[in-house]
Amino acid sequence: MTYPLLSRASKALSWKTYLGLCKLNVVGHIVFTAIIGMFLAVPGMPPIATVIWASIGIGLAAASAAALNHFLDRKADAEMARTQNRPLPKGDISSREAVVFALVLGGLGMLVLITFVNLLTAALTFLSLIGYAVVYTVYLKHATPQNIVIGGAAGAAPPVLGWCAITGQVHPYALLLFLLIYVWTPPHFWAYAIAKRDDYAKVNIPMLPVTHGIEVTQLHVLLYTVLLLLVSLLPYLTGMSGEIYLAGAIILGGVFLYFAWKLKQEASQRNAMRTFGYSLVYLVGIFSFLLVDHYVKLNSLWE
Ligand code: HEM
Ligand SMILES: CC(C)=CCC/C(C)=C/CC/C(C)=C/COP(=O)(O)OP(=O)(O)O
Repeated sequence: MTYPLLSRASKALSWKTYLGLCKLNVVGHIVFTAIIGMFLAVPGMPPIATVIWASIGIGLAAASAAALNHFLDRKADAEMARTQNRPLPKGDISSREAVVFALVLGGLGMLVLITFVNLLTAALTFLSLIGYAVVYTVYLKHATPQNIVIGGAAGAAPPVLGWCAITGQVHPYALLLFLLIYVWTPPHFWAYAIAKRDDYAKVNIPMLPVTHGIEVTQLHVLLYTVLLLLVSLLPYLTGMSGEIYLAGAIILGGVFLYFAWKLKQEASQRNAMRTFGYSLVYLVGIFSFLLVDHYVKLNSLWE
């Protein structure tokens, strides 16, 4: 009598397990920054079908990279409190199933980009996938405390991918968006790594707080946040964005600086996780300001 109920429960669980491999929150943010890149690439509205196909293709590729990262890191993940409840360490899914799933997602993503977007976007997305899933996860993460600085290039690529999806080209303005995420990544991650230092030390992953200590990392978070505030002025200084963006960049950057400064004063778990949490608010905020500014500027051109 209970069989149908049981089988339904296990089916729901298996979908959740597959989704658990995809780092949905991260992929959501990645697709968001890619979409803003698409909207900034042209005056007026970009072709909506391309926006949809490119978002699907980039999202599938990023989810594939995330699933491969889960597979490749499964042993270290089983040892760390922060990751031991992931699907592979918990035994909810086999390594083989996870790899097949990742390859299917990656293959579908590439197919969508090649068929409905353009070859350059597909090639750059593939490079980002390999950059994160292989170069960062297999090599950099275990080799150097600069792992996330070098590997950050993969995470910073999405707005360039979005821009390229619409225009077929990599415009210098798209590279400014790349630079923004690239410089944002160290304070985003090192704040988190301060809070999770002991976990990383336990599995010998050479994150900055493990290799150089908390104080050096606090200073790095602060210095990169200052650099981020300076880099965030470039869209205004180069004429890409206007005053609305500038105001947003200064306010959002000022608040980031406040969090980084508090973290520099005291490296408590609370300060570290608040700085990490704010980094996500900052990212969404600054890209939203870029978009709003773009359309306000366009509208004022028609007046
Ligand atoms: C190499 C570059 C990056 C590194 C090393 C990194 C590292 C991390 C780590 C370790 C976490 C915590 C994961 C967890 O709690 O399970 C995290 C969370 C997060 N990261 Fe990053 N990140 C990078 C780039 C990015 C980029 C480019 C984005 C977005 C465009 C992003 C968005 C997020 C989000 C949304 C979360 C919260 C995840 C959640 O709570 O589920 N990250 N990141
Ligand atoms: C467009 C495209 C294909 C982009 C791929 C880029 C991508 C998925 C970046 C994700 C960045 C990220 C969550 C890094 C953390 O990895 P980690 O291994 O240090 O974190 P973990 O230990 O929590 O798994």
